[in-house]
Amino acid sequence: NLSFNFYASSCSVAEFLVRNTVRSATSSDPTIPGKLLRLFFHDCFVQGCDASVLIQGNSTEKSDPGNASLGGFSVIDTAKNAIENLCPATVSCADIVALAARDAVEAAGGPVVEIPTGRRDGKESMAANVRPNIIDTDFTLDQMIDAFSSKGLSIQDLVVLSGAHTIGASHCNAFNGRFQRDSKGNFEVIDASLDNSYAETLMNKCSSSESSSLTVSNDPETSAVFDNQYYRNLETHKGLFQTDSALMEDNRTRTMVEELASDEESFFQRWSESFVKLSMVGVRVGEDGEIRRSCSSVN
Ligand code: HEM
Ligand SMILES: [Ca+2]
Ligand SMILES: [Ca+2]
Repeated sequence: NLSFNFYASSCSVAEFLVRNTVRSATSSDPTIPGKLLRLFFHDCFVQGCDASVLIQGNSTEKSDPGNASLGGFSVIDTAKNAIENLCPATVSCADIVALAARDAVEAAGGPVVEIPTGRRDGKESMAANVRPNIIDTDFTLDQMIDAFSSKGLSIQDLVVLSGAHTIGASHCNAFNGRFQRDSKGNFEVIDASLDNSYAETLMNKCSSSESSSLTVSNDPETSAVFDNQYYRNLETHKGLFQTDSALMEDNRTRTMVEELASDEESFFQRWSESFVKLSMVGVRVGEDGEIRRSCSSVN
């Protein structure tokens, strides 16, 4: 089973090495925390938190278009190399991904969360598993609730973990269906749950020529800080994705959004609980799986 400080005797420096790697990577590239946090989410939702997302090759999860905008892989490799040097074949890539996401939140000013370790690495990774498990930005609230519930996660976990969008950035194609230019070239909002002037700002950014590589901050106010601003943005109709705004449009989730928007302590407390739950989705333990030598390929 998973336990706190699983590597206490086998590799007591493991957590320290991950934290150090995440900190130094973040200080030279502030986009790293968002990447590491999303990488972890995409790992856990596809075949559990087993580092299946890291495997390279034809038709692995990483090669699926649904994972094309993931990043942070080199940070995981750096941490793994540092750990392999001191404790060969001991610490799983699945734990490194989870610890790195945990440390990414801390590096961005969020809460310090203790997570259990002892995850084992999966031995397979299939592109075909990505689409059916990853939530698309056109999902309804019911579809999101179902997707979370299939991983043992509650409506509250959905609202709280969506707070991850308080950091990081996204490409225009994830939200530019929410507005358009009409035939006269005038700006027009399609999704009424989106604030007009925010939508217009987004459209102007996304209509530049390099818009397919361009990214926009998920949180227009404090994009580098892990705070509860995400929920305040939802209240002012500045959720970037339709799936963010949807949390404000339904009674089942609006009350939670309002509570989290008004109380950052409460967000941090709930984040810690939901993050630990996410980190345990579908984990392999004991003799299951393996301890990968290199995170990008099975042994
Ligand atoms: C609930 C449904 C969710 C949907 C529909 C969703 C969708 C997306 C999309 C489309 C992007 C932009 C990717 C890009 O264009 O590069 C994104 C970014 C991001 N998501 Fe989510 N997400 C969801 C939940 C989560 C959860 C639960 C987490 C983590 C716990 C998370 C963490 C992130 C982070 C940190 C980013 C920024 C990535 C970066 O800066 O590179 N998301 N999400
Ligand atoms: Ca996985
Ligand atoms: Ca923020």
